Amino acid sequence: MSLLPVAEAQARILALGRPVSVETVPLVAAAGRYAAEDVAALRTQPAADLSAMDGYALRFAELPGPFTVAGESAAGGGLGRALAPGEAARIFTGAPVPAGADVVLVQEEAARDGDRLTLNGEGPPRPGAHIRMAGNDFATGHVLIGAGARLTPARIGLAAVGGHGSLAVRRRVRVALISTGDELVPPGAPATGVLLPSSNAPMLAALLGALPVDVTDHGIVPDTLEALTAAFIRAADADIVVTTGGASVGDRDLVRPALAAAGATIDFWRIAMKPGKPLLAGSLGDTVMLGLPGNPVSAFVTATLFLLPLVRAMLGAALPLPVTTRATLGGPLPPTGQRAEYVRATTGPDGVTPLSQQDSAALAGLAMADALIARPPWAGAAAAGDRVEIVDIA
Ligand SMILES: Nc1nc2c(c(=O)[nH]1)N[C@H]1C(S)=C(S)[C@@H](COP(=O)(O)OP(=O)(O)OC[C@H]3O[C@@H](n4cnc5c(N)ncnc54)[C@H](O)[C@@H]3O)O[C@H]1N2
Ligand code: MOO
Repeated sequence: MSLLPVAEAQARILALGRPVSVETVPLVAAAGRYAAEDVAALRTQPAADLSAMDGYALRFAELPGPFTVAGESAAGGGLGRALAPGEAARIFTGAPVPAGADVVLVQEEAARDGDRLTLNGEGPPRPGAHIRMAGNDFATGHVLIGAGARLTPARIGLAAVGGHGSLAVRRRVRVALISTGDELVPPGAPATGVLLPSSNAPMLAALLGALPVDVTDHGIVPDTLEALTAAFIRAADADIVVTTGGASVGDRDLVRPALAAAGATIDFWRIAMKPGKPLLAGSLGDTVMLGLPGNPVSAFVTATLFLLPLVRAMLGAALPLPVTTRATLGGPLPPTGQRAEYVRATTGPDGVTPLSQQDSAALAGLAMADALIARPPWAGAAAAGDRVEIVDIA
């Protein structure tokens, strides 16, 4: 059986989705989204040469003084005139440095007696000390944030100081979740005998909650072709419909036939990955249909590697794929076979250590992990000290 490689499956899933429409929203609402266009500075920062300290603005060459204190420059104001020779201006952090001054003497190193000011300490080391020059952060027209960059808290602050009160972003992506399986009961409901609380939908909703996504949980759908087909048609007003379970080869694994019955096109089914082999992707009109495996760890890992990148791409992210880093392996790993393996692991100061529990149904193991070790197909055995690639899942 030929299985699609992970990278190819990622590329095909990203190709199924289109970026959603652009809207302009206030800065705070833009946090966590992706810039839909380059954000250029509407002003220069600082707009003028500003003091970085509380003290006195004066001429470096005239130190150690004495100086006559000519007036005061406060943030948002200014001295109102240039300094004459022999003069100093009282100045505060963030206030404009008056013309004629080229340095700020911090007040801890100044002695003042009425209007008379003298040096009382080492003084500033060079002209320009304790002055933030106009434009040292950015100048009007500079691209502050590139299109497709995540609007992190620092970038929201940057956009504000750059003169923006709102930003163009893509709208929130709508994701519908469908859980399949007659053994499932809703979380918190009595689960007697062989019934099982459904954990996938709350877990995926929590995972998606880190992105600007509106999640609709369509609940648990019985394992019948009719019920599943109807659920797909009902959910297809979302941008992405995600199912868990019913993706494999059993007689009750009806996601594929129900997708076909709902009129969806299947793009691929089954990938060279462990856990997560039965992943299924397709589309119904403009809606991307993603069938994740039912095993909770498989659902989590495939959501991390395929669903989140798809959401990020539809949100306009320039780099939608998960970030991988390299780390030192803390314990041995067996060789891999035809599937890439994503090994649950914990990270620490000495590297990354695989957990002994690697069952794709075992959530207690997954919940201890803060990283997945990504191993390619047909990799040899690995030993402690080897360098490996990891995906952060903390
Ligand atoms: N003969 C074969 N059997 C299986 C194969 C195969 O290739 N040949 N693949 C295995 C692999 S790998 C996986 S992964 C699973 C995935 O199968 P399905 O996607 O069809 O999932 P289900 O059979 O419906 O469920 C699997 C497992 O997960 C539990 N589950 C399902 N939904 C939830 C939920 N919402 N919350 C918590 N747990 C859930 C379900 O009870 C099952 O225990 O197939 C293998 N079989
Ligand atoms: O792909 Mo399945 O997740 O290996 O158990």
